[in-house]
Amino acid sequence: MEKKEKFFLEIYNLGIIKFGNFTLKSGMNTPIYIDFRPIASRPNLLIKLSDLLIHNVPSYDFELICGVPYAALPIATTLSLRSKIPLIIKRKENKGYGTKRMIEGIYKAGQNCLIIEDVITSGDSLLKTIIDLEKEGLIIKNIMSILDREQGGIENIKKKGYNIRTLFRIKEVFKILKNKSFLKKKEIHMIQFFLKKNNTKNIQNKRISYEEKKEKISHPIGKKLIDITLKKKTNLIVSADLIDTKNILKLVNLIGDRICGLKLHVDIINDFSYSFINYLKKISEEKNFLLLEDRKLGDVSSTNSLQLHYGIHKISSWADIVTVHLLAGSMSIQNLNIPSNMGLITISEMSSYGKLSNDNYIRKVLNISLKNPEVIGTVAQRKVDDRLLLFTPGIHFYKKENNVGNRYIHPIQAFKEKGSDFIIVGKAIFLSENPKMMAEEYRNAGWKAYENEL
Ligand SMILES: O=P(O)(O)OC[C@H]1O[C@H](OP(=O)(O)OP(=O)(O)O)[C@H](O)[C@@H]1O
Ligand SMILES: O=C(O)c1cc(=O)[nH]c(=O)[nH]1
Repeated sequence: MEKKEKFFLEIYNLGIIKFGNFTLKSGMNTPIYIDFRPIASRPNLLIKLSDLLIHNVPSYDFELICGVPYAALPIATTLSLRSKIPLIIKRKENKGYGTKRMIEGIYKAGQNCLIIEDVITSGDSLLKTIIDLEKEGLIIKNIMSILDREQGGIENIKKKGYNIRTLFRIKEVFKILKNKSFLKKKEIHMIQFFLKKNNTKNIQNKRISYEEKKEKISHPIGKKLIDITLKKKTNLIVSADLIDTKNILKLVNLIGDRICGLKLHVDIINDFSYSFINYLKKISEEKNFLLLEDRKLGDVSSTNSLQLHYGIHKISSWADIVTVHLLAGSMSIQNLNIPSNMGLITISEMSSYGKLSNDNYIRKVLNISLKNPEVIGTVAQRKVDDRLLLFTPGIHFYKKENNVGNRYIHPIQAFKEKGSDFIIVGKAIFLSENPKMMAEEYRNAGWKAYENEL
């Protein structure tokens, strides 16, 4: 038996293949989860694994070793100890204190670094590590992974020009286990289901169309937003951060035909009144766009409910959509008693510099969003499950950042890199000398960026 095959059967006994219902880092659901983490507690197996990896690296000209955090860290460390090649450590997040470095250890720009990954699904975690190492001037010539789930990740990395090898491929591993009769009938069925579902490579790269998305969205307001988008061929939402009603109405009359949504902060309007909101509602119906109140509720359910229904703004009486933070947990958006034609957008991840949300928080918000039927979508800086609409603020053609922490991306980046469904543009339109023309330009750019990803 080949050494590598023998090794796999050895680690299989540690329970590294798990069958059940799992959500992956990329948000995908899967019946199979590969978990190499228990190997860290078996020094002999760690040594065997690192020796196998080192024998499969295509060239030995690397001067540093780095693991993709966290699962690959003990493996990269063992490899470093065995080969005597120095280890550097990549953090998942900047600590925000101390040296605030993302890469720890001793290295200098120009050095060649070998990256170790445990499992590759989309390749996004690996890419994040590559980007952070390259920011430090390090050169990435070789990447080794233990297992490729054959879901497009390796191809994504190769397409970007990197040299990557994997010890195992998932189909090969299933074959080994089946031949050795290691699998139960139920497990074989789960594997067959997994393979059938994942037989299209690069699912990560393709986005689904608005029509397909509409089928996956259950909330009527989510469906309505998509209908408007398709009818008007616009995914542009304009953020009207203006402090008087006259200027908001003036802007809306100029851009109303070009947008699918208007985002407001009603609490900044000096002369807010019901006649204003009634008039705005009338225009939104005539010109066919939705009203989003960016209230960012963030309290417990009872307070959120009061803020939605009472006070001078009575948001629930006119807004089609309201934004919410989930800092207070999943129950904070239960029992809000909102009308059935009003939807919620959760804030999973802001676009600002120094935002406090980490991967764990973001994933939890996304999970809660998927489970609550009143949530139509979310604000995030990453691809999310197709059952959520993804809203991307911080859009600007030219600006990258300002001096108060806002960060901006181009509509192309929003659709290509973040998998956006709707772009939210503010200052670039309402501060421009010609808001009508700018709205048209952003509308065209957003639509083209969407079509290019299909
Ligand atoms: O190719 P991708 O779609 O990025 O998914 C694969 C990544 O997911 C896991 O990391 P995760 O951060 O979930 O867990 P960890 O902290 O235990 O490594 C795994 O260890 C890979 O690094
Ligand atoms: O994609 C993931 O998050 C993932 C898949 C897998 O099989 N194992 C793992 O650790 N992560």
